[in-house]
Amino acid sequence: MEYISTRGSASALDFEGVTLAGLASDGGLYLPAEWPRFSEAQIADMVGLPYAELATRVMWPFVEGSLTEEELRSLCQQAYGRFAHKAVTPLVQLDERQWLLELFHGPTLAFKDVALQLLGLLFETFLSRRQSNLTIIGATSGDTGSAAIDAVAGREGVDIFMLHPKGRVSDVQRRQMTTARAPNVHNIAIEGSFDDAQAMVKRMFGDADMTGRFNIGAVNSINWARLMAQVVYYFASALQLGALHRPVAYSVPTGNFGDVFAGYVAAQMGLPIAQLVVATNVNDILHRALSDGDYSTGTVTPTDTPSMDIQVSSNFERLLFDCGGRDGAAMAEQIRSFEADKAMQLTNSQREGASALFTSVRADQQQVLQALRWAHENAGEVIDPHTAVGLHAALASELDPSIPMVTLATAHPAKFPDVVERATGLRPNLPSRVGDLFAREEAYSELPGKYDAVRDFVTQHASPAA
Ligand SMILES: Cc1ncc(COP(=O)(O)O)c(C=O)c1O
Ligand SMILES: N[C@@H](CCOP(=O)(O)O)C(=O)O
Repeated sequence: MEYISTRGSASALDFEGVTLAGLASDGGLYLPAEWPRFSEAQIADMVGLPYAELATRVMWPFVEGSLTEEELRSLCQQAYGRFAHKAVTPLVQLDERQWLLELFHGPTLAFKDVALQLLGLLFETFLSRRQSNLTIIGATSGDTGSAAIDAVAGREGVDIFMLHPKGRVSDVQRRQMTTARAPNVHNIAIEGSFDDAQAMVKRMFGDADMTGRFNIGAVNSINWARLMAQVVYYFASALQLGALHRPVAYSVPTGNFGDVFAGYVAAQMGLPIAQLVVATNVNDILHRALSDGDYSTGTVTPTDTPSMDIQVSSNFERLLFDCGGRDGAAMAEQIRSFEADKAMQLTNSQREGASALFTSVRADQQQVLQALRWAHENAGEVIDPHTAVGLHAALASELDPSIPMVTLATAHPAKFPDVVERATGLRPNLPSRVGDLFAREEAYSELPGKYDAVRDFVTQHASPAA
């Protein structure tokens, strides 16, 4: 499989190349040169497979040429063997139409584990093959950071520098990152928002001095391998709901547009998806873009769903590129004008392309609390507030009610106990697999929200390119 950049001027790479590169050298994001498509017979053959085997079948077209099928199978067995539920991503029924897809049974209790457990193993495989090393620079609003650190802590040849916005992640999220005591893990709390942290990460990929001295890599969903692994649970859930004979719809709590873009990829590969509902909190740039074509940033408002307090949504560029005719030069120009004006209008073809599959709903703080209560009172389920954003949108959907609606349950409720307790009166307990999180000592550095400060910190602590 060959991968191309959304901005058209970086060289095409194979799967191993894009996994280690993270962001393309022209600032764009990598996508497969064309979407692989399964026949109905191939999809029918996937029904009932154990998760690791299904993952091997779904991801094989993307990795062919960089791994053997047996190598991929072995990595999937290792990655998904660490999950606390045999089904890895089980479905739970809420009522006749509504379902939850529980994505939080991995080691750090959020959907990020599904991709990052695999990505840690992919890094190890490719780096040992090349006898090389990687300096990972990441930005997190809480969940990517803990999942990435769990996936790479103590691994040979990898240093990880994870930026989180100071005071804007939950205590559980922060502790999951800052109590991981491995010499290759560097946590940095920066002044500012997740968007500020993400902008610094992207800037480092374009800093020739840094890329000349270090092999910079990514664990955020700018890295194609992240999205690829997330495609699998759309197949797993849709097939369980009889997708070969009827379509399925998804409501996806959205921030960086990675998780919902994975649903779009599943649809391109032949999975019958009727609709993807982009569910946002009040930081609603994606809702405005999909409903009015207006992609303009404002100030980030801190909410009860901190992991989705994002305005500049990385993976939206992948959708705009794909729906807008895959014109890299035009995409580069559109992003240049967005960066200058902090605003852009979607083109007609981008709007029409997106509206074929996507719709969007925005949830305010009260609606999030109501959805949390609805799940508890009507289905006996305690859900996390991000999932509640998705559930609010799912309940608001006007789609044909005979189509099953699956809300992605993106985090365990115990990651956000205060909000859950406020809504339901119940304080969820942390599962035993996270151990003595509140007894462990924390370690992290604090830096101003300035690129130079972060760059100097990385320069002092990272291993030079090998
Ligand atoms: C719990 C949770 N839900 C939803 C999201 C949004 O996912 P995405 O950024 O892939 O849209 C995130 C973070 O990204 C998250 O941590
Ligand atoms: N909500 C995310 C933000 C980063 O998103 P990513 O999917 O691009 O890594 C987080 O938890 O950090």
